[in-house]
Amino acid sequence: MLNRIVEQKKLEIKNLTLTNTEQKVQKKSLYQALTNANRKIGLIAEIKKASPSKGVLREQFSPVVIASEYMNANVDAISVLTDEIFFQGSNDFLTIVKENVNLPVLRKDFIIDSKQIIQSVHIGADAILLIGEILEPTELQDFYLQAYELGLECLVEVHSSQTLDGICKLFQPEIIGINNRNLMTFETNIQHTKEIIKNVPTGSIVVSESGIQHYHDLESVLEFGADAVLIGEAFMREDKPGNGIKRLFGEIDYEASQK
Ligand SMILES: O=C(O)c1ccccc1NCC(=O)[C@H](O)[C@H](O)COP(=O)(O)O
Repeated sequence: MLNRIVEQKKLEIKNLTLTNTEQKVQKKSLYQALTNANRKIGLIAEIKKASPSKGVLREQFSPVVIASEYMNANVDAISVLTDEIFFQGSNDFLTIVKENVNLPVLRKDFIIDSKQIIQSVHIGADAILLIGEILEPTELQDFYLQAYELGLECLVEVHSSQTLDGICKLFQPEIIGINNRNLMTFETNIQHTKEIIKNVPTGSIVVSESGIQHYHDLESVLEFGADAVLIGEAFMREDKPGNGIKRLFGEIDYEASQK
């Protein structure tokens, strides 16, 4: 699947023409938000309509409504899927979310070309995802430096410890995401964070990504040493994603959240 996504991105990039229209947005730092998290663990809440592993997650889909629920539930940052083909996302979703919230917004896509980084600035992103499993370490470092020069922060995501080691031999990313989901097989396991975090150099913020559904998952990744979590599906499946957050963190009980 990951290979299919990357092949599709290559086609999209061939047709990508950059406009000069840059969104006038107030930049918000993902790093700052996660180091000063509102809860005992930082929370990046994701807006994704569908995923390759699960299909459509949410029929009633308004990015602005979801974003305002997230904001009212005190998330630290919002991640927006912008990939159209596999996640039914859109760059416009990111732009409109950024216009309506006062939080850092992460562009979740499959960045394999520097044009996509410039485009991320144009659409109003504060940060981008760089996936270690689809980039050579030197290429990832180049993209990382380009992004910071353009005023974007990066969440550098890895799944395997080999990928992490390859990157950390070159440089130390400020924010490292450990994806609990293997993007080739879709197998997801929270324990993966425990395995990989041992190899993360001190000083980076660690975000545990994917498969977090319950309070005990939060407790586990916190115990493993993660600073933040990135959660999508669990909130997307809720009638009111904001209540989903409060329930996940044990801030309201199930019955109250149904009212
Ligand atoms: O979500 C997928 O099925 C997926 C498939 C292939 C590549 C990436 C994929 N997801 C991107 C993500 O990293 C997740 O959306 C994110 O970590 C949130 O995960 P979850 O809470 O399990 O929705």
